[in-house]
Amino acid sequence: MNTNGHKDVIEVTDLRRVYGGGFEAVRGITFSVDRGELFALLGTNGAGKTSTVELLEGLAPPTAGRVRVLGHDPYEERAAVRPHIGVMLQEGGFPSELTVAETVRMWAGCTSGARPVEEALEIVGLGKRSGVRVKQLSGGEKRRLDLALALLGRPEVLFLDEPTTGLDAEGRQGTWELVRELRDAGTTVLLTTHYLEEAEDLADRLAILHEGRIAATGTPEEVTASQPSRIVFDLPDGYFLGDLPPLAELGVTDHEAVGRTVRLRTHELQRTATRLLVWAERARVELGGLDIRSASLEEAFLQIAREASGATKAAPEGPRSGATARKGAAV
Ligand SMILES: Nc1ncnc2c1ncn2[C@@H]1O[C@H](COP(=O)(O)OP(=O)(O)OP(=O)(O)O)[C@@H](O)[C@H]1O
Repeated sequence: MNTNGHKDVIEVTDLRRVYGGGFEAVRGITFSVDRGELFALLGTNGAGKTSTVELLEGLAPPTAGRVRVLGHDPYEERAAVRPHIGVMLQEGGFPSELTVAETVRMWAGCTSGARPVEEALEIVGLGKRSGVRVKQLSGGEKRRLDLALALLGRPEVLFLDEPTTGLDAEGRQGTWELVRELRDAGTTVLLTTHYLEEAEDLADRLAILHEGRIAATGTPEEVTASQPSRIVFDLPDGYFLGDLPPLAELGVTDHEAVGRTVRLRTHELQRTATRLLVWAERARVELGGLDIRSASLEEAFLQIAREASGATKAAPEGPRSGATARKGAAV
């Protein structure tokens, strides 16, 4: 199969998934992932991430809409797609009596062009654990074994479903580094995660799912830019809020004062910060506890989820223009 001609390695159009009982877990989502791109699917519990990823992996057919991976339908043309993808599921489930090396060897037997067992284990930092039985591994080590199996066939496309859940901080950093290296070497990666700093750090683009729909999408910077930055400081002794320049003139959209601490929100961080600091300089006062920062992806995520919940309650089946149009990026 010639897989090199496709810029969009993953294409998802108006995808829907309805489970047996009639519950619609995925409600018409559209996105694409370019070759060599790392795309993160984020969302609250039950948002539909795993339901979506399973369709991309060809584990089930969509109820409606279209999925293409490397130009093929992953369910109907499984044989064409499977050799080129690596899958790390949320729950691996290995025979617990086998050793780590035996598990990888068994898997390698079913994988065309598999890496040598030792290489696969070294990559994920399990080189020294090859003789240990799977049941004796820690939760984090089992996740790394999962990752070794996903990487065994040198996949062009890698699906990682919550790859760092259960890992300690060091293990998480190690996995991030490895995923970054794979991406830099040209592997296309689709990642689901609950760790927002993971998405902020790794993702070229991301989508936030909420109740089966895309509530926001774009680069991490685009998604966070939709949220106001904030400036916090203590009013100097003898000064009141009214002594500051008019807040509208500073570009402030929202403010609160608790005791002497003032919190300003702004979509024009540079303008607001500059005017505030020029004012302080001229007044020859110091702004104690000064903290100036852009919104984090976590703040953006929480706000978008809140807005999306509000929109769902207001119009359960209606269009979600308020939540998506603001983000500006194509879905
Ligand atoms: N086999 C199934 N039958 C019926 N409903 C299901 C089935 N699998 C999942 N669901 C429901 O579909 C919705 C989406 O589930 P899904 O596992 O895709 O969410 P998720 O975003 O991956 O959640 P999490 O972050 O908790 O893993 C949930 O409400 C879930 O209860």
